[in-house]
Amino acid sequence: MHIGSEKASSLDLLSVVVASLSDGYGLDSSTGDAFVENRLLIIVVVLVCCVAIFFVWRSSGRKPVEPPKLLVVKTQMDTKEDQGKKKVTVFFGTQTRTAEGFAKALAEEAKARYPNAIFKVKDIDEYATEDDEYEENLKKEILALFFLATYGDGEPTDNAARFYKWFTEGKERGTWLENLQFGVFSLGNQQYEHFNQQYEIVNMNSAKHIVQVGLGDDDQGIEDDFSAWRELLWPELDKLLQDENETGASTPYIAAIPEYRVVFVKLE
Ligand SMILES: Cc1cc2nc3c(=O)[nH]c(=O)nc-3n(C[C@H](O)[C@H](O)[C@H](O)COP(=O)(O)O)c2cc1C
Repeated sequence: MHIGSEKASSLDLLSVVVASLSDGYGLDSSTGDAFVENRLLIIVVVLVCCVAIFFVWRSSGRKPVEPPKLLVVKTQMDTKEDQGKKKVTVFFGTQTRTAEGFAKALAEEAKARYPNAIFKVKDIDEYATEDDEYEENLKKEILALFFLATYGDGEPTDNAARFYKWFTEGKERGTWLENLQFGVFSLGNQQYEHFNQQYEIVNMNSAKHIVQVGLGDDDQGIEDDFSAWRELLWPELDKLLQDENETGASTPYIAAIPEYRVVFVKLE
């Protein structure tokens, strides 16, 4: 049996096994028919085993292993405590987390101001696992705040790209966001040609602005822009979220980005 320099095929392997068996085990031919039958049976069994092993080896080596499916909890149930409270969703589209920082800082301050409302901060990508869920979920929103950074040539951030594509391609959806009231703080840098372009996407539907768009300029002082926008936002949120007898509680503002924080040091 010749096995060439190339990789031996499975047939070569079988032939070697068969040949070695048919060469015998050093017994002479006088052992009779029964022995011949046994040898044939052994050969057949060995052949079947080899073929089976070959197929198992082939399938185990090539079959792509499917990753375990993630368990996605689609909707978060409101706790008993949350029931009856007004809900505000704070979305962020970010690349280097400034928008996320602002979203979280605003939500924290708002929680203290409006104890009868619930503020939930959401990564805009994680808000919907399937595109259809964007519509399904957004229809349930009454009040939302968007913090959206602009990248590239007026492009969305990576985590907002799917939402952006779905939202801008859906002009035929008509006036489906009419129940939604919203505010936008946009993050950009005026050195770029397409300054703060991202906020325009949320202007395209029938949702109503509660406050003018905040244009954050990273080239000048985006933290100041954010502070100024917040001052415009609070009176509008007061109207929407405060009960009649409540007065707005002013809370100390903690800068969202540590590098902008002012620290007062008592000199000795
Ligand atoms: C690579 C790059 C591209 C950018 N492109 C734009 C742009 O086209 N338009 C704009 O207004 N700002 C642009 N910016 C500025 C960012 O939007 C700005 O720094 C923003 O505060 C970043 O927010 P983030 O930290 O939440 O991602 C760009 C910044 C970088 C680093």
